[in-house]
Amino acid sequence: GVHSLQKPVRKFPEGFKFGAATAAYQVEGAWNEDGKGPSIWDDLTHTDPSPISDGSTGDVAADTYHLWKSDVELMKQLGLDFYRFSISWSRILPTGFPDQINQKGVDYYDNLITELLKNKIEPMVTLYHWDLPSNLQKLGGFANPLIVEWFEQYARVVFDKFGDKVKYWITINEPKQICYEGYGSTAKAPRLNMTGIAEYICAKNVLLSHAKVYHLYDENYRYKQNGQIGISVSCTWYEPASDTIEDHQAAEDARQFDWGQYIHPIFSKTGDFPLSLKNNVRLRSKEQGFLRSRLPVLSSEEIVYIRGSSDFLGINSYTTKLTYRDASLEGMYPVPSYMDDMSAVMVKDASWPQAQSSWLQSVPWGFYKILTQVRYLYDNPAVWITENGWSTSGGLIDNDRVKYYRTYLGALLDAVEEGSNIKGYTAWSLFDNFEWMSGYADKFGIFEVDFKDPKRTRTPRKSAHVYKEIIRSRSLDMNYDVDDKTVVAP
Ligand SMILES: O=S(=O)(O)CCCN1CCN(CCO[C@@H]2O[C@H](CO)[C@@H](O)[C@H](O)[C@H]2O)CC1
Repeated sequence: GVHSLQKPVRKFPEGFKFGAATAAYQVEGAWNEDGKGPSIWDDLTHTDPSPISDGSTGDVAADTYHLWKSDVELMKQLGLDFYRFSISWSRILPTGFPDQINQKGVDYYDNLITELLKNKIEPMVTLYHWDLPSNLQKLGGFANPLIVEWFEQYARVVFDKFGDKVKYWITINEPKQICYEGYGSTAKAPRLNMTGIAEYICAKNVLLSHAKVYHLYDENYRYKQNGQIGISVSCTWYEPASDTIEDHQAAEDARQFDWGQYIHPIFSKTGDFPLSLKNNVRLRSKEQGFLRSRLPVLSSEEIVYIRGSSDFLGINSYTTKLTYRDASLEGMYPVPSYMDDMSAVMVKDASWPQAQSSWLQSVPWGFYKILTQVRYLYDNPAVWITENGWSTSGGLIDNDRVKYYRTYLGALLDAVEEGSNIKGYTAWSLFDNFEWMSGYADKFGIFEVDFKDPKRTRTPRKSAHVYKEIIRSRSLDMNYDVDDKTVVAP
């Protein structure tokens, strides 16, 4: 037959939406400006000596607090359908409580939302993206059951102020990162490191906080504001390292511990934590002399309250790990600990392309598997990919990021063509930003940000040009190429 030089052009479904995402602490700056109160990330980055790899802070970051108007212009040029960003709780409620509402903080978000709508870009707002008001952490944060009330009161203020304009809400970003990395280790604020104990207490309170705000919206706001509200869960794919029963079981346990812990209670028919999580933690707790499981029980009322509490599932998915279970596990993890409860070893395959971030490798088939598994396990829920992206050390000709986006979008289309109900896709991130403990070393932006320039100049990378064409054509065209010269000297 004739070998066409043309690679096939793949169309995205009718109505499929494209966006880009950021988060308040990572991009806004103005950490103490115009009445904003401190958050746990302000506290963490102001620790001396700094635990951040490059010693940086989010004090200024990408300075979107001052540059939001021209940023919306950039989004318009890109052709974004929506922009996902988060609201800083302590910018709206400086003490964490609703007795003091910071009007200048409200104005900032109102201006941004209004500007987005003026440019026909839908705001997709995350209520909580890790920056808890310092006061609330002093009171225990997500280890205190009262967080459920505090989160609901904050959400009530936000829905009252912005709900007439915002139609897409995400209650909480990545509950596992909040609980496991923030309460069960030192990888994220507040770095409690009470592994095996605090992350499970946090998990229950995060789920109840999410459900409380879902029901608040569903019962008090939806009828007049007609929005959608969901949660974003971090989903890494865990593949058995070999075909042994042990490795299959290890991979399955890793999936249930990583994302089943949060998706199963909300999206499964039965609700509650996944069985493997409950069994593993209960058995280990008993062995260790605890008089009850370290995983808090969800009562039947709580199970019902959490089950079904989401209009869509937000999936943040970046990478895959090979997973195995063998004798080498002995003594590998602290006891008690979440990792010991899971009792699995996760490794990367040396053949996988490696990003600047140590945990990030490009494995498109793993993305396909997570999307397919979610379709099977949870009866094909409405899904938004609320984060997916690649980190580099910098530079404008980011061919590896272009390849990552194209191959992951190809995997997404494979899942969609087999029936996955995926509504849209969000590139993480619109801008280079404060990448938590890695500071500004790991760059995720399709726009480069010059952090040495007080003006924080934004420059579109090659990936921004490619993403713009994907959005314009609503298709994945591997024949399309960008002339590097047009990127470097725009
Ligand atoms: O430990 S392993 O290697 O065996 C597998 C775990 C990999 N995780 C996946 C989720 N990632 C957090 C993602 O975090 C998300 O993604 C962005 C980039 O990090 C952040 O900037 C966003 O704020 C956050 O929402 C942390 C690492």
